[in-house]
Amino acid sequence: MSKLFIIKIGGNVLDNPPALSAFLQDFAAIREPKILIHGGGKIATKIGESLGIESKYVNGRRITDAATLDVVTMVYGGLVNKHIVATLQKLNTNAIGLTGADGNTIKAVRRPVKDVDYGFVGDITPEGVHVNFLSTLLHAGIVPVFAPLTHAEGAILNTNADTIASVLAVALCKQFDVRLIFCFEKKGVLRNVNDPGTVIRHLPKSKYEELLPAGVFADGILPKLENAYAAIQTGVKEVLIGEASDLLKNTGSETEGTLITI
Ligand SMILES: Nc1ncnc2c1ncn2[C@@H]1O[C@H](COP(=O)(O)OP(=O)(O)O)[C@@H](O)[C@H]1O
Ligand SMILES: CC(=O)N[C@@H](CCC(=O)OP(=O)(O)O)C(=O)O
Repeated sequence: MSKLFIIKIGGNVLDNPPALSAFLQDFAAIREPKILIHGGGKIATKIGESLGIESKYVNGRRITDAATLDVVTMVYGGLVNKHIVATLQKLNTNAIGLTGADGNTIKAVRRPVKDVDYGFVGDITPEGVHVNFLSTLLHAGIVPVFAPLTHAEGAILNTNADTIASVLAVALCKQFDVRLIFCFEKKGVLRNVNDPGTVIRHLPKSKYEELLPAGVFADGILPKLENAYAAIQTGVKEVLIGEASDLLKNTGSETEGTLITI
């Protein structure tokens, strides 16, 4: 099976132009087939504010009402995605920007209303991924760049970028030898979030469950870890969480950051 790198880049790096530019140079230098998934939550919040559209959160999650859906469609599917694609083209990487609606690459189900109405949010499973289309692109040497948007019943839906990365990795792991890498601004998963010297190099599920009640993990690292375990438990060969600037080390054999295992 040929190797495939599925790489997620997070909000704090996207919002930092020099860090993003360095990351994209490294991404372009990867020779194996690759897919990039980007977030952009912070940028959507800022641009929404400038348009007078406040971001609303429940349990740390964005409520995507109709006005917010317009903002995230413009910001993720337009501004952020096309900036990345154009930069990659300049770096001689033939990237194609996609939402899940393009080529029917990721079909979702709109999240049902239970206690909270999250609005236009899409829930996804590996069955909703158009694997053959993506593998045709990859075999043609084209690099898919996904915005965190999916679709259902004629509507664009907002979907967490870590979840898209995890679900794509699971969907493609029968055809490729997948390494899923979550890149963000920290050195890896840390024992003390304020101390970069405390990277947990190896985090099996049992150790995660042991550290969780002690409050070691909070905020955005929690859904990232849940998505990482979902991937490793469903057939993805390798899952890493690391710093964006360590990308090239993390595509090699001597990795930095946190290795996620069952
Ligand atoms: N133990 C931890 N290790 C690393 N990050 C942590 C930890 N606990 C909380 N965090 C927070 O989680 C954040 C990552 O989540 P998030 O901001 O959603 O990232 P991204 O946008 O890259 O997906 C980090 O910036 C950090 O502030
Ligand atoms: C439904 C949902 O949570 N959508 C996310 C998509 C963006 C994202 O995941 O961005 P980061 O990776 O930068 O956090 C949101 O709108 O915040």
